Order: sequence, then structure tokens, then C-alpha cells
Amino acid sequence: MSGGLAVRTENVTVRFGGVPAVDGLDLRLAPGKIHGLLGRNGSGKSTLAALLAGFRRPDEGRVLIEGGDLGAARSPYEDAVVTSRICLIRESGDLYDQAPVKRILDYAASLRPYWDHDLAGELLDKFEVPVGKRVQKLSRGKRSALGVVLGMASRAPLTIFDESYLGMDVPSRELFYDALLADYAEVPRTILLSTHLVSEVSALLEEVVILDRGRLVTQAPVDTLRGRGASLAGPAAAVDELTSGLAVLAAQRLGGTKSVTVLGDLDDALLAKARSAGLEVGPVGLQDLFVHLTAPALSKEGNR
Ligand SMILES: Nc1ncnc2c1ncn2[C@@H]1O[C@H](COP(=O)(O)OP(=O)(O)OP(=O)(O)O)[C@@H](O)[C@H]1O
Repeated sequence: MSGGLAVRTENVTVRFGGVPAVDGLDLRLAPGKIHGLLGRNGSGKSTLAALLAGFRRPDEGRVLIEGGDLGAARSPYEDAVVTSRICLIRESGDLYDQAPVKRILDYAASLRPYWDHDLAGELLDKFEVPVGKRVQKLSRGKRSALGVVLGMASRAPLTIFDESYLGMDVPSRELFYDALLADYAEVPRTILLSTHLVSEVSALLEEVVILDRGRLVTQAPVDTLRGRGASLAGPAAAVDELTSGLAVLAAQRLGGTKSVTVLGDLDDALLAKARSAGLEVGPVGLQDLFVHLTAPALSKEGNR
């Protein structure tokens, strides 16, 4: 195992009927990290995931995959060696409905150079996926779980989950997040999680890419994004006084207590004042930031 592949896109555009789904995208994904690909519905996440996996070719620009045993940068499109090292699991599953689960697993094992048979078995047990059943007889949640098993056991140096776990219920998704983190710690690789379940996955992510209408809104380490604002909670009057004049992303009031999320650098004097007033100060929530950065009014102003 290589520790993960790096990804580079250069001015990549894909259009459907003349309308860009991905629009002049310049992106870099560092190897060996868990990246979040966040965006509202229709922002281009699935189109980008398909480009990175070599499922489609850009209309303009280049997609390049490099590192690990591949060495120099190569386009994934129609390159069997590159694509054998990339695993894209989509919500649809791309599974052959008539085949029993067991046959799907054997097929995946034959295609995937880093396939881990034991991990596949452990995960199938964990998610209680019946291996003797045909795929078409599985519930939506079990199909999603099978997709997750295929993605994880592939141990592909670039593994992309495109909202593939949405069909799973909350406890199963929690199991997935825990299993992914544990396995990633054991076998580091480049993982891209495309999702709009921002709050759920935020603890997993090291880097975040936010798309809006096919364009890059921002790309940054999670900690840098969280440092773009702060959350303040405590007595409502003190919160109001300290945050007047700041851009408030979200506010919640419960009796005399208020909690707000504000954007912008909070200087040390203000933070000291907040703490001495008994307020709890924390980083900004990724979800609040995501909602703010992809809000339609701001996007129209070109606030990217
Ligand atoms: N095969 C296609 N034919 C026509 N338009 C398409 C096709 N695939 C995607 N689009 C359009 O491209 C845009 C981006 O779609 P895409 O599926 O990449 O977004 P997404 O962020 O994955 O959305 P969601 O979160 O809803 O799955 C949308 O406007 C969508 O309607």
C-alpha cells in the first residue's frame, strides 16, 4: 500500500447541454488525508467524483492522479492501472442486481490489487449484510452497507465515497465512520467523502473542499476553516453585547442563555472579555460555515 495518491485538477470543466456542472476547477488533494467534498444539491460533487475516478473525461482541462506506485501524474480516464487504484462508491452502488453478494465480493477482489479479504468479512458481519442473498433482494440500507464494504476493503490508494452511505440508518453510519477511521489509521490512504451531512462527518475530516454551482468556494484544512469564526455561549445580554457589530452566522436562545456563531477574527481582547463575562468560547461549527459560504445571496455576490 502506497500511503495514498495525490489529485490535481487543472481548469476542469464539464457541461451538460451547455450548462457547466463543474466549472474551471483547480483543485489539489494531498495524499494520505481524509478530505470532505461538500456542496449543496447540484453543486457538482458527483460529477467531480466521476472525473477523479476516470468514469468520464472533462470537456476542458485535465485531471491528474499521482504518487504511490504510479509515480508521475497520469490521467485516470481509460487508464486501467490508474483506475485499479481508485475506488469510487456511488449511492447507486453500481452493483449487478442479479448477482449474490458473495459473487460481487469475488469480482471486487479480482479487480482490486489491495483488496483485504479479512476486512471485507469483518465489515459484512458488522453491518449484517447477508452474503448469500442476491443484491436485488437487499434493503436500501444493506445495499449501501455493501457499497461501504466494497469501498473500504478495496483499500484503494484513492477511495471516494459519493454519498454512498446515505441509505444507511444513523447507527450504521456511525459504525461506518468508526470503522473508516480505525482502518485509515492502520492503512493511511487518500479518502474523499462527498456529502451534505456536514455535521455528521466533520469530526472525520482533515481537509475540506466546498463547491457551489460547479465552482470552488474554498479549500482548506478543517482547523483553518474553524478558525474563521467562533461560537460564544452564555448569558444572553453578555453575548449580545460582545457580538454586536460582528457577522452572526447562527443564533439560538434558551431562556436567558444564548449561543451564537460569529464570523471573522476575534481579537484577544474580545476573547478575554468574553471569558471574564463567563462565556464559553469555541471554534465555529463546520456546518454553520458551510451554510454561510453556500448561501444563495452570498454566492451571487461572488463571495467565494
Ligand atoms: N448526466 C447528466 N445529464 C444532465 N445533467 C446532469 C447530469 N449529471 C449531472 N447533471 C447536472 O449537473 C449539475 C451537477 O450535478 P451533480 O450530480 O454533479 O451534483 P451533486 O453536487 O452531486 O448533487 P446532489 O448532492 O444532489 O447529488 C446538476 O445541475 C445536474 O442536474
